[in-house]
Amino acid sequence: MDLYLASSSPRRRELLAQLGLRPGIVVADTDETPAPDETPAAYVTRIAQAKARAGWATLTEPVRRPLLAADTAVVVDDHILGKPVDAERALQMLALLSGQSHVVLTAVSVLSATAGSGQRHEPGACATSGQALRERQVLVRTEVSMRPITRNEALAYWASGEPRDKAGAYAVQGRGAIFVEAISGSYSNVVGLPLFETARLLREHGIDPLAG
Ligand SMILES: Cc1cn([C@H]2C[C@H](O)[C@@H](COP(=O)(O)OP(=O)(O)OP(=O)(O)O)O2)c(=O)[nH]c1=O
Repeated sequence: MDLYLASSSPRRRELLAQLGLRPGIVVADTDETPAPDETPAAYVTRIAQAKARAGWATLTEPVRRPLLAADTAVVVDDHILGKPVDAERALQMLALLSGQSHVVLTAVSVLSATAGSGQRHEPGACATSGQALRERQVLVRTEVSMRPITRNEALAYWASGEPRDKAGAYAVQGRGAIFVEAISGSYSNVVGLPLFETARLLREHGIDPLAG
């Protein structure tokens, strides 16, 4: 195991595997309710950090590996589209994205014990001590342009099951690709983990995918 991944997303695990990294999965609950007047960038950054801290708090053994968490949101006109709770919401989201450009934001947060501390940390210690832990974040923005999507296409797409657990009700790595005309920026960022920026962040925490 190279690092901890505080995520239930199979995509994030697969994207780390693409770099040759083997994550140990950590499960922790995080409240993902947006705060009033919070910008999308502030929101994903706060949630990625909260996921990382919640994951770290579950570790009971001496922690010798960094922990990574991330949050992805689809943003249209400054509104955050999360995962659709039902068909109606998915159809609304796809109608909003249809024939338009939107932005996908992913924030990545990485925590590791600093040299000399490295042992056991009380839950929440990272939020307060600032001494025992190194905490780094990155926020990545990708622009995605979609062709017009008809209501019948959106219905058929919902029926495929793919939109259910995806921010913005589509998956660029799946059938959703038939709607995606162009991408400007990181592709892996849209799937849930920007690999270029993540590799750089992990290097700061002593993990080098090229080190074998
Ligand atoms: C836009 C888009 C999103 N997604 C996914 C990535 C994320 O898994 C999901 C956004 O939800 P997130 O809340 O970022 O992640 P998650 O709940 O799936 O996993 P966890 O919080 O446990 O890490 O949408 C795609 O897979 N493809 C896409 O094209």
